[in-house]
Amino acid sequence: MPELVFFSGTMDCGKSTLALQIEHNRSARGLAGMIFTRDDRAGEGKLSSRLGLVTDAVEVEDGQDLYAYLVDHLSQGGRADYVIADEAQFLGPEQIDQLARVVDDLDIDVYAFGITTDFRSKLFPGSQRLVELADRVEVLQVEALCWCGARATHNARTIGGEMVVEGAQVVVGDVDQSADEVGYEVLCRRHHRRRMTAASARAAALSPDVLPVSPS
Ligand SMILES: Nc1ncnc2c1ncn2[C@@H]1O[C@H](COP(=O)(O)OP(=O)(O)O)[C@@H](O)[C@H]1O
Ligand SMILES: Cc1cn([C@H]2C[C@H](O)[C@@H](COP(=O)(O)O)O2)c(=O)[nH]c1=O
Repeated sequence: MPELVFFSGTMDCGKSTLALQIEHNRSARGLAGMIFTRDDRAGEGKLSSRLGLVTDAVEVEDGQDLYAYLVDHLSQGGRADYVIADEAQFLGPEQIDQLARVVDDLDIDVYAFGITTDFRSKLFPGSQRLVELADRVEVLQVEALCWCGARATHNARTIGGEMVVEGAQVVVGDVDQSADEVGYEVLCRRHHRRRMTAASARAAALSPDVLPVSPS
């Protein structure tokens, strides 16, 4: 039975790498995939991983009907044995419904990849719809780690290393940005709740308040 699978996790946990591996293994066996993405850091119409791999993809637009796009593609003689949708958190809820229809009405597997929650730990609308509709939600096995060593479960947005909680839900960016730039850092829940990033933890450790007092 074809499935709608949502591979979810924090930023930087290997989602795009897995998407590219699924694509590689299927295309190596002569299958043809339809690859959708939206706002990948590598630019328009690209699906990229931090391991350096990249492939061309269809850049999804606001309000684009993904089911109609597939039907159109197939009726013009194109092939689509499976569908990959990366950065699926940026898709609209109605586009997730269209992907579910691709599975049910066209009998095509759909593999969606995305982060579940934003920098305020609120669900992205597209991810919420995926959780509601997916046949399976898969958490990636290689865990991203918080600076404290615990499994990272949350995404923090940072400016100059400090966590911020105000701003637009969508700001394309990366982890390990240099100071002053808007960036992201993955944290465990405890440190996300305390707004404690690697930089603020380092600063706290160096603060005179916590330096050992010399005996003299
Ligand atoms: N230099 C490296 N050597 C080995 N693995 C790396 C390296 N750089 C990144 N990675 C791996 O790639 C993962 C990020 O992959 P990516 O597919 O870009 O993540 P996502 O799409 O989830 O944001 C990291 O968690 C890490 O496991
Ligand atoms: C938490 C959060 C992230 N984003 C953006 C930042 C990146 O461009 C993508 C996630 O990409 P990845 O391949 O999973 O690293 O999402 C955002 O716009 N808003 C947020 O709150």
